[in-house]
Amino acid sequence: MPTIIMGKLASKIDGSIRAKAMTFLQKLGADDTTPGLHVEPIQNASDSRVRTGRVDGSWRAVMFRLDSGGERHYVIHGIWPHDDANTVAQRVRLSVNPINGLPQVEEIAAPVVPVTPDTTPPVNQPLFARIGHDRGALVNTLGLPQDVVDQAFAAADEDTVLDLAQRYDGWIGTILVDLAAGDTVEAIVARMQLEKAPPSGDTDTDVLNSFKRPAAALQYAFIGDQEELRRVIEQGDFGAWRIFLHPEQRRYVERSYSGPFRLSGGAGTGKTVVLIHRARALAQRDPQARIVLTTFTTNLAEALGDGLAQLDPRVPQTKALGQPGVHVTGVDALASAVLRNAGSGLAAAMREVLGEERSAPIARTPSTQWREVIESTDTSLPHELANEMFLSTEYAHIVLPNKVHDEAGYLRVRRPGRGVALDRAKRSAVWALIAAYRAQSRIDGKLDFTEAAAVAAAHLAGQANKQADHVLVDEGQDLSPSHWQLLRSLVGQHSDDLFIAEDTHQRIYGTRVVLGRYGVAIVGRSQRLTLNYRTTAQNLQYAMSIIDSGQYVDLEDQPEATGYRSARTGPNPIVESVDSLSEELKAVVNHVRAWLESGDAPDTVGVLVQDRFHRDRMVTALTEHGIDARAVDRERPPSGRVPVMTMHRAKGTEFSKVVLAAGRPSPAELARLEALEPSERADAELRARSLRYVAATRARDELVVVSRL
Ligand SMILES: Nc1ncnc2c1ncn2[C@@H]1O[C@H](COP(=O)(O)OP(=O)(O)OP(=O)(O)O)[C@@H](O)[C@H]1O
Repeated sequence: MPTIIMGKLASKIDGSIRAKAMTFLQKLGADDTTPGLHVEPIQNASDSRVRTGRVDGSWRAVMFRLDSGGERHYVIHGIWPHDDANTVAQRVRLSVNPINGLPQVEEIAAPVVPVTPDTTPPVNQPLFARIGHDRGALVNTLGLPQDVVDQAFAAADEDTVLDLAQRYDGWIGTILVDLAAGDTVEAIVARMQLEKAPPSGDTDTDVLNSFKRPAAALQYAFIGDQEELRRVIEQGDFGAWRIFLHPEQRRYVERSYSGPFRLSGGAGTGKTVVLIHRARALAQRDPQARIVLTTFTTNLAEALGDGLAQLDPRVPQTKALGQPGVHVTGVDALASAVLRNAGSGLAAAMREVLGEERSAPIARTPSTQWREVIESTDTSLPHELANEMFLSTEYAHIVLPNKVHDEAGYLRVRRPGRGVALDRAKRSAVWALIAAYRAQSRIDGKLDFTEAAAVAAAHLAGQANKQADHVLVDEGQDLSPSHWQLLRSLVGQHSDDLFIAEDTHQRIYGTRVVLGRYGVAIVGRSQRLTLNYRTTAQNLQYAMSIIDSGQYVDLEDQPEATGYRSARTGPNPIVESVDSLSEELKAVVNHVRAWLESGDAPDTVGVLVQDRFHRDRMVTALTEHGIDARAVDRERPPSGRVPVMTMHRAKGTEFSKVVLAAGRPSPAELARLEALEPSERADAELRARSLRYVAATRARDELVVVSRL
């Protein structure tokens, strides 16, 4: 039975022919001599391995046949109308790149498409010369074809190199994008895991081996079974993430780490994709393994679960903690599950964390309780300390993780990472408010979210039998200290215990955390993804400008790096200023209408706004203009309608086109910010920037920003 190796180009099959292509490839994979397939060599072919096959009366597949060790493989190059297929088949040649050993398909007789000549007189040297790239190294170390290097060296700027990269799917295009971003040859060799080519490179066995190299997975996939074939064909380009992983992504999916591992990377660099693939890989490695895949909110967890089901419906997703399979859950829901499972056995953990018990630990304290306590207590503290933000952060970052029970404990506790110093009198006054908060919760019998996670952590820490073998975390930047303590005590300290994906630039909830303080020791096990798959270079540049001057520090207390690149280009974002709410609504309606009229599907267009109030107004405005729009809250975005959601809710989503109406902070919000202690105000402003960065990076192709003067 021949094995199918699917090329990325070939997976983008014309919709009209998809069903027939599926039948053709299924039959080919079962028996290539099946009558009707007409698998034939072609006259005057540049490569004797080329075969064409009959998909139907007018379409043919172009393939390469490889025979090695008694087994047959077909590399599917593409499917074209009959005459085009014959032309392609005559021209293409498959070889092993003599430098890096990767598969390379060249079109022999095709004229080289020149890079669009730049008619303006050159102001600067071409990009690669400016960066200082060495032509020789590009050819002799990276293995780029000479003609590609010549074109790249002629390109004036980054956009022209990206245009060139888009013409070369796979490793050549990816290397060009990295070079345009200024990466060194050595960095690219390491990231792409390039190795020296074998001495002889022309036998079928050598060619077959070239497809097994890590960087070949960018462009080619060995299709395991019919089910996988069906999913590749049905999903086309949208399903690329499931099949064609970057060698770097694949390494993070497959490698074993001796302890907690942190994968950082900007929006759209494929962190979630790595997590989902890794969850599957761990489940396949050991079907008895209990894997927890978790993230900040329930909505995000649902999206992770959907992604895992799309990747591989055979991976068991278990609803219960502690069962074999993948348990996908929001981190607060996880804490509640631990508390529920513990039943009456929670008393010791509550006493350990709070110094007292609660009668209804499953119920949650309302978020308004800090405000009520401040308003009803006569405090000597200044406004910048007697506010919800300061107190809730102090409670979550200092009091709970250190298990402080009383004023004496609070007077002694170290407060690393808190911007504001407190003298003894202030500490006493702060404790008085915390004590009042706790007294109210005791009456109600409830725990707040951070208390629940802290109690769950203490409960698990006291148990010898752990409830998970592997914990995978998405959106790590948003988790609180108690969340980390919970996750740490959920899984024992062993290899592949915790795998954390995060992006400091996307922290939109809570205050910065340093993992090492809560028992999660990364110590050198940390890597960063830099290639953005989602966003065009133009939108990425705009999004990066939002966070450029911010001071961001990561989970290991180090300055966060940037340097992201995109392999796709598109139009520049449109930034439009308006001076009233009605102008804002009108501008959004006009953009959305124009997109819909030009044929965009309503659910591929997203409208993002600052809060629920604006969301509902926006839906009304769109609906009044005949646009079928829907406010999205906790539910999944609807199909067939334009989704309107807050920027917070938009985390984890993506749309082809996005209009972002970021609005303006209300006078009440400005007054609230003004009253904060300076370091907390700075952090709140950083989060506000991050929120706009998150929102701007939801757009795959086009972005419109409507801002209020
Ligand atoms: N190897 C790949 N090939 C093709 N597409 C990919 C690949 N990896 C990721 N993508 C696509 O890039 C987009 C972003 O991926 P993903 O959501 O994993 O990024 P992320 O880093 O988690 O982003 P964010 O931080 O914004 O949530 C998705 O559309 C995903 O399908």
